[in-house]
Amino acid sequence: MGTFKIEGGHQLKGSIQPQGAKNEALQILCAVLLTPDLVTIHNIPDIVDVNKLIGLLKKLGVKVEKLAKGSYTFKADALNLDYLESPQFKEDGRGLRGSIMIVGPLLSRFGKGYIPKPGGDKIGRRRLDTHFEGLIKLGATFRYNREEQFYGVEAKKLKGTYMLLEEASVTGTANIVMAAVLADGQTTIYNAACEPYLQQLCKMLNRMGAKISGVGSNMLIIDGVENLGGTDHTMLPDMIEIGSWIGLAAMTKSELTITNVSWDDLGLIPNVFRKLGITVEKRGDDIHIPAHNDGYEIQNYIDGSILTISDAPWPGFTPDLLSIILVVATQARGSVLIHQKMFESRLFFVDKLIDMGAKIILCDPHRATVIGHDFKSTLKAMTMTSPDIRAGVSLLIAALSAKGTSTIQNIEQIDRGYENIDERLRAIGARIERVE
Ligand SMILES: CC(=O)N[C@H]1[C@@H](OP(=O)(O)OP(=O)(O)OC[C@H]2O[C@@H](n3ccc(=O)[nH]c3=O)[C@H](O)[C@@H]2O)O[C@H](CO)[C@@H](O)[C@@H]1O
Ligand SMILES: C=C(OP(=O)(O)O)C(=O)O
Repeated sequence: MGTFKIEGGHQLKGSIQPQGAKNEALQILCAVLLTPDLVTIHNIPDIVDVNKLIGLLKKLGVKVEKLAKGSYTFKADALNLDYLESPQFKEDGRGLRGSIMIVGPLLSRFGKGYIPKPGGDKIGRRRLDTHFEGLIKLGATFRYNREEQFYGVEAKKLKGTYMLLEEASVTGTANIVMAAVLADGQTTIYNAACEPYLQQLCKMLNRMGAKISGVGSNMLIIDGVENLGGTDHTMLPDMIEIGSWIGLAAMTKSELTITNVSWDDLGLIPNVFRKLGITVEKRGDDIHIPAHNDGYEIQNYIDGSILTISDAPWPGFTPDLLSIILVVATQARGSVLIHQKMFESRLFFVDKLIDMGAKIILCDPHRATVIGHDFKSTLKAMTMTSPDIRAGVSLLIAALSAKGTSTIQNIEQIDRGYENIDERLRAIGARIERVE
Protein backbone atom coordinates (compact mmCIF):
# COMPACT_ATOMS: atom_id res chain seq x y z
CA MET A 1 0.00 0.00 0.00
CA GLY A 2 1.63 3.30 -1.10
CA THR A 3 1.89 6.22 1.27
CA PHE A 4 2.44 9.97 1.01
CA LYS A 5 4.21 11.88 3.75
CA ILE A 6 3.20 15.53 3.70
CA GLU A 7 4.61 18.43 5.65
CA GLY A 8 1.84 21.00 5.66
CA GLY A 9 1.54 24.67 6.48
CA HIS A 10 3.64 26.05 3.61
CA GLN A 11 2.49 28.40 0.89
CA LEU A 12 2.94 27.15 -2.67
CA LYS A 13 3.68 29.27 -5.74
CA GLY A 14 3.91 28.84 -9.46
CA SER A 15 1.94 27.37 -12.31
CA ILE A 16 0.52 23.96 -12.95
CA GLN A 17 -0.71 22.43 -16.20
CA PRO A 18 -3.72 20.13 -15.82
CA GLN A 19 -3.40 16.63 -17.24
CA GLY A 20 -5.68 15.31 -19.98
CA ALA A 21 -9.15 14.44 -18.68
CA LYS A 22 -9.39 10.99 -17.04
CA ASN A 23 -13.08 10.43 -17.65
CA GLU A 24 -12.88 11.63 -21.24
CA ALA A 25 -9.90 9.36 -21.87
CA LEU A 26 -11.84 6.30 -20.72
CA GLN A 27 -14.61 7.01 -23.29
CA ILE A 28 -12.30 7.95 -26.14
CA LEU A 29 -10.10 4.88 -25.69
CA CYS A 30 -13.13 2.60 -25.90
CA ALA A 31 -14.19 4.30 -29.15
CA VAL A 32 -11.05 3.02 -30.94
CA LEU A 33 -12.83 -0.37 -31.00
CA LEU A 34 -15.33 1.02 -33.52
CA THR A 35 -12.96 1.09 -36.50
CA PRO A 36 -10.27 -1.07 -38.09
CA ASP A 37 -8.49 2.16 -39.10
CA LEU A 38 -5.77 4.04 -37.29
CA VAL A 39 -6.87 6.36 -34.45
CA THR A 40 -4.33 8.79 -32.99
CA ILE A 41 -5.01 10.25 -29.55
CA HIS A 42 -3.12 13.06 -27.80
CA ASN A 43 -3.03 14.35 -24.22
CA ILE A 44 -3.75 10.93 -22.71
CA PRO A 45 -3.06 11.17 -18.97
CA ASP A 46 -0.49 8.74 -17.58
CA ILE A 47 -2.65 7.45 -14.72
CA VAL A 48 -3.43 3.99 -13.39
CA ASP A 49 -7.02 3.70 -14.70
CA VAL A 50 -6.11 4.80 -18.21
CA ASN A 51 -3.09 2.52 -18.34
CA LYS A 52 -5.24 -0.39 -17.18
CA LEU A 53 -7.69 0.29 -20.00
CA ILE A 54 -4.91 0.53 -22.58
CA GLY A 55 -3.60 -2.83 -21.23
CA LEU A 56 -7.06 -4.34 -21.64
CA LEU A 57 -7.35 -3.06 -25.23
CA LYS A 58 -3.96 -4.61 -26.02
CA LYS A 59 -5.11 -7.98 -24.68
CA LEU A 60 -8.19 -7.62 -26.90
CA GLY A 61 -5.81 -7.43 -29.84
CA VAL A 62 -5.70 -3.65 -30.41
CA LYS A 63 -2.29 -2.60 -31.76
CA VAL A 64 -1.06 0.24 -29.58
CA GLU A 65 1.97 2.40 -30.29
CA LYS A 66 3.31 5.21 -28.16
CA LEU A 67 4.35 8.22 -30.29
CA ALA A 68 5.38 10.57 -27.49
CA LYS A 69 4.34 11.36 -23.93
CA GLY A 70 0.55 11.26 -23.94
CA SER A 71 0.25 10.46 -27.66
CA TYR A 72 -0.60 6.99 -28.93
CA THR A 73 -1.97 5.30 -32.04
CA PHE A 74 -4.52 2.51 -31.87
CA LYS A 75 -5.54 0.04 -34.55
CA ALA A 76 -8.36 -2.40 -33.87
CA ASP A 77 -8.15 -4.32 -37.15
CA ALA A 78 -7.65 -7.87 -35.85
CA LEU A 79 -9.27 -8.40 -32.46
CA ASN A 80 -8.96 -11.44 -30.26
CA LEU A 81 -12.58 -11.73 -29.10
CA ASP A 82 -11.83 -15.03 -27.28
CA TYR A 83 -10.18 -12.91 -24.61
CA LEU A 84 -13.68 -11.73 -23.62
CA GLU A 85 -14.48 -15.25 -22.46
CA SER A 86 -11.21 -15.81 -20.58
CA PRO A 87 -10.72 -15.76 -16.77
CA GLN A 88 -8.07 -13.06 -17.33
CA PHE A 89 -10.71 -10.71 -18.81
CA LYS A 90 -12.89 -11.23 -15.74
CA GLU A 91 -10.02 -9.98 -13.63
CA ASP A 92 -8.93 -7.13 -15.94
CA GLY A 93 -12.47 -5.81 -16.56
CA ARG A 94 -13.13 -5.48 -12.83
CA GLY A 95 -10.11 -3.22 -12.38
CA LEU A 96 -11.78 0.07 -13.28
CA ARG A 97 -15.13 1.73 -13.98
CA GLY A 98 -14.32 2.85 -17.52
CA SER A 99 -14.03 -0.72 -18.88
CA ILE A 100 -17.84 -0.82 -19.03
CA MET A 101 -17.65 1.34 -22.16
CA ILE A 102 -16.08 -1.41 -24.30
CA VAL A 103 -19.51 -3.09 -24.36
CA GLY A 104 -21.31 -0.67 -26.72
CA PRO A 105 -18.59 -0.58 -29.41
CA LEU A 106 -18.00 -4.35 -29.31
CA LEU A 107 -21.72 -5.04 -29.55
CA SER A 108 -22.28 -2.77 -32.53
CA ARG A 109 -19.17 -3.81 -34.47
CA PHE A 110 -18.86 -7.52 -33.57
CA GLY A 111 -22.33 -8.49 -32.33
CA LYS A 112 -21.34 -9.21 -28.73
CA GLY A 113 -20.15 -7.31 -25.71
CA TYR A 114 -19.28 -8.77 -22.30
CA ILE A 115 -18.09 -7.24 -19.05
CA PRO A 116 -17.66 -8.29 -15.43
CA LYS A 117 -19.10 -5.87 -12.86
CA PRO A 118 -16.67 -2.99 -13.30
CA GLY A 119 -14.65 -1.45 -10.48
CA GLY A 120 -14.08 2.23 -9.77
CA ASP A 121 -14.72 4.12 -6.60
CA LYS A 122 -16.74 2.56 -3.80
CA ILE A 123 -18.89 5.62 -3.32
CA GLY A 124 -22.34 4.04 -3.17
CA ARG A 125 -24.43 1.85 -5.44
CA ARG A 126 -23.40 2.24 -9.05
CA ARG A 127 -25.96 0.46 -11.14
CA LEU A 128 -25.62 -0.33 -14.84
CA ASP A 129 -29.32 -0.54 -15.68
CA THR A 130 -29.30 2.54 -17.91
CA HIS A 131 -26.49 1.03 -20.02
CA PHE A 132 -28.19 -2.30 -20.58
CA GLU A 133 -31.75 -0.98 -20.90
CA GLY A 134 -30.49 1.23 -23.74
CA LEU A 135 -28.67 -1.61 -25.48
CA ILE A 136 -31.73 -3.88 -25.12
CA LYS A 137 -33.86 -1.13 -26.72
CA LEU A 138 -31.47 -1.20 -29.67
CA GLY A 139 -32.31 -4.89 -30.08
CA ALA A 140 -29.67 -6.68 -28.00
CA THR A 141 -30.40 -9.79 -25.97
CA PHE A 142 -29.12 -9.52 -22.41
CA ARG A 143 -27.67 -12.08 -20.00
CA TYR A 144 -26.48 -11.63 -16.45
CA ASN A 145 -24.67 -14.26 -14.45
CA ARG A 146 -25.43 -13.24 -10.87
CA GLU A 147 -22.88 -15.56 -9.31
CA GLU A 148 -19.99 -14.26 -11.38
CA GLN A 149 -21.50 -10.76 -11.72
CA PHE A 150 -20.87 -11.03 -15.44
CA TYR A 151 -22.93 -9.09 -18.00
CA GLY A 152 -23.39 -9.94 -21.69
CA VAL A 153 -25.26 -8.49 -24.66
CA GLU A 154 -25.54 -9.93 -28.15
CA ALA A 155 -27.23 -8.89 -31.40
CA LYS A 156 -26.82 -9.71 -35.09
CA LYS A 157 -27.60 -6.11 -36.05
CA LEU A 158 -28.75 -3.27 -33.82
CA LYS A 159 -31.75 -1.21 -34.89
CA GLY A 160 -32.19 2.49 -34.19
CA THR A 161 -35.07 3.53 -31.95
CA TYR A 162 -36.32 6.26 -29.58
CA MET A 163 -35.34 6.01 -25.93
CA LEU A 164 -35.84 8.12 -22.85
CA LEU A 165 -33.13 7.30 -20.34
CA GLU A 166 -34.23 6.81 -16.74
CA GLU A 167 -31.22 8.85 -15.63
CA ALA A 168 -28.61 10.91 -17.45
CA SER A 169 -25.82 8.39 -16.86
CA VAL A 170 -22.43 9.56 -18.16
CA THR A 171 -20.86 6.22 -19.04
CA GLY A 172 -24.31 4.83 -19.91
CA THR A 173 -24.89 7.52 -22.54
CA ALA A 174 -21.39 6.97 -23.97
CA ASN A 175 -22.03 3.24 -24.24
CA ILE A 176 -25.38 3.67 -25.97
CA VAL A 177 -24.02 6.32 -28.36
CA MET A 178 -21.16 4.01 -29.36
CA ALA A 179 -23.65 1.22 -30.01
CA ALA A 180 -26.08 3.41 -31.97
CA VAL A 181 -23.54 4.89 -34.39
CA LEU A 182 -23.33 1.57 -36.28
CA ALA A 183 -27.01 0.57 -35.86
CA ASP A 184 -29.53 0.44 -38.73
CA GLY A 185 -31.57 3.66 -38.91
CA GLN A 186 -32.07 6.49 -36.47
CA THR A 187 -31.66 6.47 -32.68
CA THR A 188 -32.90 9.26 -30.44
CA ILE A 189 -31.51 9.39 -26.92
CA TYR A 190 -33.48 11.77 -24.68
CA ASN A 191 -32.23 12.64 -21.16
CA ALA A 192 -28.74 11.94 -22.46
CA ALA A 193 -25.81 13.06 -20.32
CA CYS A 194 -24.03 15.98 -21.99
CA GLU A 195 -20.74 16.48 -20.11
CA PRO A 196 -17.83 17.93 -22.10
CA TYR A 197 -16.47 14.35 -22.11
CA LEU A 198 -19.52 13.20 -24.04
CA GLN A 199 -19.37 16.17 -26.35
CA GLN A 200 -15.76 15.29 -27.10
CA LEU A 201 -16.72 11.67 -27.76
CA CYS A 202 -19.53 12.68 -30.14
CA LYS A 203 -17.28 15.12 -32.00
CA MET A 204 -14.65 12.42 -32.38
CA LEU A 205 -17.22 9.91 -33.64
CA ASN A 206 -18.52 12.47 -36.15
CA ARG A 207 -14.97 12.96 -37.44
CA MET A 208 -14.82 9.16 -37.85
CA GLY A 209 -17.92 9.33 -40.07
CA ALA A 210 -20.77 9.03 -37.55
CA LYS A 211 -23.88 11.20 -37.86
CA ILE A 212 -24.70 12.54 -34.42
CA SER A 213 -26.64 15.77 -33.91
CA GLY A 214 -27.70 17.57 -30.74
CA VAL A 215 -24.18 17.35 -29.33
CA GLY A 216 -24.04 19.23 -26.03
CA SER A 217 -27.79 18.91 -25.41
CA ASN A 218 -29.78 16.20 -23.63
CA MET A 219 -31.26 14.94 -26.89
CA LEU A 220 -28.90 13.16 -29.23
CA ILE A 221 -30.07 12.05 -32.66
CA ILE A 222 -27.88 9.44 -34.29
CA ASP A 223 -28.24 8.23 -37.86
CA GLY A 224 -26.52 4.87 -38.10
CA VAL A 225 -23.75 4.38 -40.67
CA GLU A 226 -22.20 1.20 -42.15
CA ASN A 227 -18.69 1.76 -40.82
CA LEU A 228 -16.36 4.28 -39.26
CA GLY A 229 -12.82 5.36 -40.16
CA GLY A 230 -9.78 6.64 -38.30
CA THR A 231 -9.20 10.09 -36.81
CA ASP A 232 -7.00 12.26 -34.61
CA HIS A 233 -8.26 13.37 -31.22
CA THR A 234 -6.89 15.54 -28.42
CA MET A 235 -8.22 15.22 -24.87
CA LEU A 236 -9.45 18.29 -22.97
CA PRO A 237 -7.68 19.31 -19.75
CA ASP A 238 -9.13 17.51 -16.73
CA MET A 239 -11.75 19.81 -15.17
CA ILE A 240 -11.75 17.84 -11.93
CA GLU A 241 -8.02 18.35 -11.62
CA ILE A 242 -8.52 22.05 -12.35
CA GLY A 243 -11.07 22.29 -9.54
CA SER A 244 -8.72 20.40 -7.24
CA TRP A 245 -5.93 22.93 -7.89
CA ILE A 246 -8.29 25.89 -7.28
CA GLY A 247 -9.16 24.36 -3.91
CA LEU A 248 -5.51 23.64 -3.14
CA ALA A 249 -4.51 27.25 -3.85
CA ALA A 250 -7.22 28.73 -1.60
CA MET A 251 -6.69 26.35 1.29
CA THR A 252 -2.89 26.84 1.34
CA LYS A 253 -3.19 30.64 0.72
CA SER A 254 -1.05 30.17 -2.39
CA GLU A 255 -0.80 32.15 -5.60
CA LEU A 256 -1.23 29.63 -8.41
CA THR A 257 -1.78 29.82 -12.14
CA ILE A 258 -3.53 26.86 -13.72
CA THR A 259 -2.61 26.94 -17.39
CA ASN A 260 -4.61 26.14 -20.55
CA VAL A 261 -7.81 25.17 -18.76
CA SER A 262 -10.24 25.39 -21.72
CA TRP A 263 -12.47 27.92 -19.89
CA ASP A 264 -15.43 27.34 -22.17
CA ASP A 265 -15.67 23.73 -20.98
CA LEU A 266 -15.61 24.42 -17.25
CA GLY A 267 -19.32 25.16 -16.87
CA LEU A 268 -20.26 26.20 -13.31
CA ILE A 269 -16.94 25.17 -11.75
CA PRO A 270 -15.29 28.64 -11.46
CA ASN A 271 -18.51 30.19 -10.13
CA VAL A 272 -19.05 27.58 -7.45
CA PHE A 273 -15.56 28.29 -6.07
CA ARG A 274 -16.37 32.01 -6.23
CA LYS A 275 -19.42 31.33 -4.03
CA LEU A 276 -16.98 30.16 -1.38
CA GLY A 277 -15.37 33.59 -1.67
CA ILE A 278 -12.38 32.44 -3.71
CA THR A 279 -11.05 34.82 -6.36
CA VAL A 280 -10.86 32.91 -9.65
CA GLU A 281 -9.36 35.20 -12.31
CA LYS A 282 -9.58 34.48 -16.02
CA ARG A 283 -6.31 35.34 -17.74
CA GLY A 284 -6.62 34.30 -21.37
CA ASP A 285 -7.14 30.56 -21.13
CA ASP A 286 -5.44 30.35 -17.71
CA ILE A 287 -6.94 30.54 -14.24
CA HIS A 288 -5.08 32.74 -11.78
CA ILE A 289 -5.72 32.33 -8.07
CA PRO A 290 -4.13 35.09 -5.97
CA ALA A 291 -2.87 34.27 -2.48
CA HIS A 292 -5.87 34.49 -0.14
CA ASN A 293 -3.88 35.93 2.77
CA ASP A 294 -7.05 37.37 4.34
CA GLY A 295 -9.02 34.16 3.85
CA TYR A 296 -12.22 33.78 1.85
CA GLU A 297 -15.84 34.38 2.80
CA ILE A 298 -18.77 32.16 1.84
CA GLN A 299 -21.59 34.08 0.17
CA ASN A 300 -25.09 33.68 1.51
CA TYR A 301 -28.16 33.64 -0.72
CA ILE A 302 -29.79 36.99 -1.50
CA ASP A 303 -32.29 36.45 1.34
CA GLY A 304 -29.45 35.83 3.80
CA SER A 305 -29.99 32.08 4.12
CA ILE A 306 -27.06 29.63 4.18
CA LEU A 307 -25.54 28.57 0.87
CA THR A 308 -26.07 25.00 -0.35
CA ILE A 309 -23.68 23.46 -2.87
CA SER A 310 -25.05 20.34 -4.48
CA ASP A 311 -24.31 18.18 -7.50
CA ALA A 312 -26.47 17.62 -10.58
CA PRO A 313 -26.04 16.08 -14.04
CA TRP A 314 -24.19 18.45 -16.42
CA PRO A 315 -24.53 21.41 -16.86
CA GLY A 316 -25.07 21.16 -13.10
CA PHE A 317 -22.11 21.00 -10.75
CA THR A 318 -20.13 17.77 -11.00
CA PRO A 319 -20.29 15.39 -7.99
CA ASP A 320 -16.58 14.70 -8.44
CA LEU A 321 -15.70 18.14 -7.02
CA LEU A 322 -17.96 18.18 -3.97
CA SER A 323 -15.34 16.54 -1.72
CA ILE A 324 -12.88 19.26 -2.72
CA ILE A 325 -15.46 22.01 -2.08
CA LEU A 326 -16.15 20.50 1.33
CA VAL A 327 -12.52 20.52 2.43
CA VAL A 328 -11.97 24.07 1.18
CA ALA A 329 -15.04 25.22 3.13
CA THR A 330 -13.47 24.03 6.40
CA GLN A 331 -11.22 27.13 6.37
CA ALA A 332 -13.72 29.62 4.89
CA ARG A 333 -15.43 32.44 6.77
CA GLY A 334 -19.05 31.31 7.15
CA SER A 335 -21.06 28.13 6.77
CA VAL A 336 -22.26 26.01 3.87
CA LEU A 337 -24.40 22.92 3.38
CA ILE A 338 -22.86 20.34 1.04
CA HIS A 339 -25.48 18.09 -0.54
CA GLN A 340 -24.10 15.10 -2.44
CA LYS A 341 -27.24 13.92 -4.22
CA MET A 342 -25.83 11.27 -6.53
CA PHE A 343 -23.65 9.03 -4.39
CA GLU A 344 -24.57 7.74 -0.96
CA SER A 345 -21.13 6.91 0.48
CA ARG A 346 -19.00 9.75 -0.71
CA LEU A 347 -19.17 11.99 2.35
CA PHE A 348 -18.06 9.49 4.99
CA PHE A 349 -14.47 10.71 4.69
CA VAL A 350 -15.49 13.80 6.70
CA ASP A 351 -14.79 11.84 9.90
CA LYS A 352 -11.09 12.21 9.06
CA LEU A 353 -11.45 15.96 8.60
CA ILE A 354 -13.33 16.14 11.92
CA ASP A 355 -10.40 14.30 13.56
CA MET A 356 -8.12 16.96 12.06
CA GLY A 357 -10.19 19.61 13.83
CA ALA A 358 -12.63 20.67 11.09
CA LYS A 359 -16.12 21.75 12.17
CA ILE A 360 -18.46 19.53 10.17
CA ILE A 361 -21.82 18.00 10.99
CA LEU A 362 -22.62 14.96 8.89
CA CYS A 363 -26.40 15.34 8.78
CA ASP A 364 -27.00 12.09 6.87
CA PRO A 365 -25.06 10.13 4.20
CA HIS A 366 -25.84 12.79 1.59
CA ARG A 367 -25.50 16.06 3.52
CA ALA A 368 -22.82 17.74 5.60
CA THR A 369 -22.80 21.20 7.14
CA VAL A 370 -19.40 22.86 7.29
CA ILE A 371 -18.67 25.74 9.66
CA GLY A 372 -15.45 27.35 8.46
CA HIS A 373 -12.57 28.24 10.79
CA ASP A 374 -11.48 31.32 8.81
CA PHE A 375 -7.89 30.12 9.45
CA LYS A 376 -8.28 31.04 13.14
CA SER A 377 -7.53 27.43 13.91
CA THR A 378 -5.40 25.29 11.60
CA LEU A 379 -6.12 21.64 10.94
CA LYS A 380 -3.96 19.12 12.82
CA ALA A 381 -1.65 16.76 10.94
CA MET A 382 -2.84 13.13 10.96
CA THR A 383 -2.33 9.64 9.61
CA MET A 384 -5.21 8.74 7.32
CA THR A 385 -6.26 6.42 4.51
CA SER A 386 -7.62 7.53 1.18
CA PRO A 387 -11.08 5.94 0.70
CA ASP A 388 -11.66 7.08 -2.90
CA ILE A 389 -9.96 9.19 -5.54
CA ARG A 390 -11.54 12.58 -4.77
CA ALA A 391 -11.68 12.13 -0.98
CA GLY A 392 -8.01 11.17 -1.27
CA VAL A 393 -7.11 14.43 -2.96
CA SER A 394 -9.27 16.37 -0.51
CA LEU A 395 -7.34 14.81 2.39
CA LEU A 396 -4.11 15.66 0.58
CA ILE A 397 -5.20 19.31 0.35
CA ALA A 398 -6.18 19.25 4.04
CA ALA A 399 -2.74 17.81 4.89
CA LEU A 400 -0.95 20.51 2.87
CA SER A 401 -2.82 23.19 4.80
CA ALA A 402 -2.39 21.50 8.23
CA LYS A 403 0.50 22.23 10.60
CA GLY A 404 2.91 19.31 10.92
CA THR A 405 3.48 16.07 9.07
CA SER A 406 0.56 13.96 7.87
CA THR A 407 0.59 10.52 6.31
CA ILE A 408 -1.91 9.39 3.67
CA GLN A 409 -2.12 5.67 3.01
CA ASN A 410 -3.73 3.83 0.11
CA ILE A 411 -2.55 6.44 -2.38
CA GLU A 412 -3.26 4.00 -5.24
CA GLN A 413 -6.70 5.63 -5.12
CA ILE A 414 -5.13 9.01 -5.92
CA ASP A 415 -2.78 7.59 -8.58
CA ARG A 416 -5.85 6.16 -10.31
CA GLY A 417 -6.69 9.65 -11.54
CA TYR A 418 -3.90 12.17 -10.88
CA GLU A 419 -0.73 11.95 -12.97
CA ASN A 420 2.52 12.05 -11.06
CA ILE A 421 0.86 14.19 -8.41
CA ASP A 422 3.73 14.27 -5.90
CA GLU A 423 6.29 15.45 -8.45
CA ARG A 424 3.95 18.08 -9.87
CA LEU A 425 3.12 19.40 -6.39
CA ARG A 426 6.80 19.48 -5.40
CA ALA A 427 7.42 21.67 -8.47
CA ILE A 428 5.18 24.36 -6.92
CA GLY A 429 6.77 24.06 -3.51
CA ALA A 430 4.79 21.34 -1.75
CA ARG A 431 6.65 19.15 0.73
CA ILE A 432 5.35 15.73 -0.21
CA GLU A 433 7.21 12.43 -0.46
CA ARG A 434 6.13 9.02 -1.69
CA VAL A 435 7.48 6.79 1.03
CA GLU A 436 6.56 3.27 -0.16
C1 LIG B 1 -15.54 6.83 -15.47
C2 LIG B 1 -16.48 7.97 -15.31
O1 LIG B 1 -16.75 8.69 -16.25
N1 LIG B 1 -16.98 8.18 -14.08
C3 LIG B 1 -17.85 9.29 -13.82
C4 LIG B 1 -19.25 8.91 -14.27
O2 LIG B 1 -19.60 7.72 -13.57
P1 LIG B 1 -20.88 6.87 -14.03
O3 LIG B 1 -21.11 7.00 -15.48
O4 LIG B 1 -20.65 5.53 -13.44
O5 LIG B 1 -22.03 7.60 -13.25
P2 LIG B 1 -23.55 7.83 -13.71
O6 LIG B 1 -23.63 9.07 -14.50
O7 LIG B 1 -24.07 6.57 -14.31
O8 LIG B 1 -24.29 8.03 -12.32
C5 LIG B 1 -23.67 8.47 -11.17
C6 LIG B 1 -24.61 8.36 -9.99
O9 LIG B 1 -25.55 9.39 -10.05
C7 LIG B 1 -26.84 8.90 -10.05
N2 LIG B 1 -27.60 9.74 -10.97
C8 LIG B 1 -27.16 9.96 -12.23
C9 LIG B 1 -27.88 10.74 -13.11
C10 LIG B 1 -29.09 11.31 -12.64
O10 LIG B 1 -29.79 12.00 -13.39
N3 LIG B 1 -29.47 11.09 -11.38
C11 LIG B 1 -28.75 10.32 -10.52
O11 LIG B 1 -29.14 10.13 -9.38
C12 LIG B 1 -26.73 7.45 -10.50
O12 LIG B 1 -27.77 6.66 -9.98
C13 LIG B 1 -25.38 7.06 -9.95
O13 LIG B 1 -25.46 6.65 -8.62
O14 LIG B 1 -20.16 9.97 -13.95
C14 LIG B 1 -20.27 10.26 -12.53
C15 LIG B 1 -21.33 11.32 -12.38
O15 LIG B 1 -20.95 12.53 -12.96
C16 LIG B 1 -18.90 10.69 -12.00
O16 LIG B 1 -19.00 10.80 -10.60
C17 LIG B 1 -17.82 9.65 -12.33
O17 LIG B 1 -16.55 10.16 -12.06
C1 LIG C 1 -15.80 8.52 -9.29
C2 LIG C 1 -14.78 8.70 -10.09
O1 LIG C 1 -14.21 7.78 -10.88
P1 LIG C 1 -14.75 6.31 -11.31
O2 LIG C 1 -16.07 6.53 -11.97
O3 LIG C 1 -13.70 5.84 -12.24
O4 LIG C 1 -14.83 5.52 -10.05
C3 LIG C 1 -14.13 10.03 -10.22
O5 LIG C 1 -13.39 10.23 -11.20
O6 LIG C 1 -14.32 10.89 -9.34
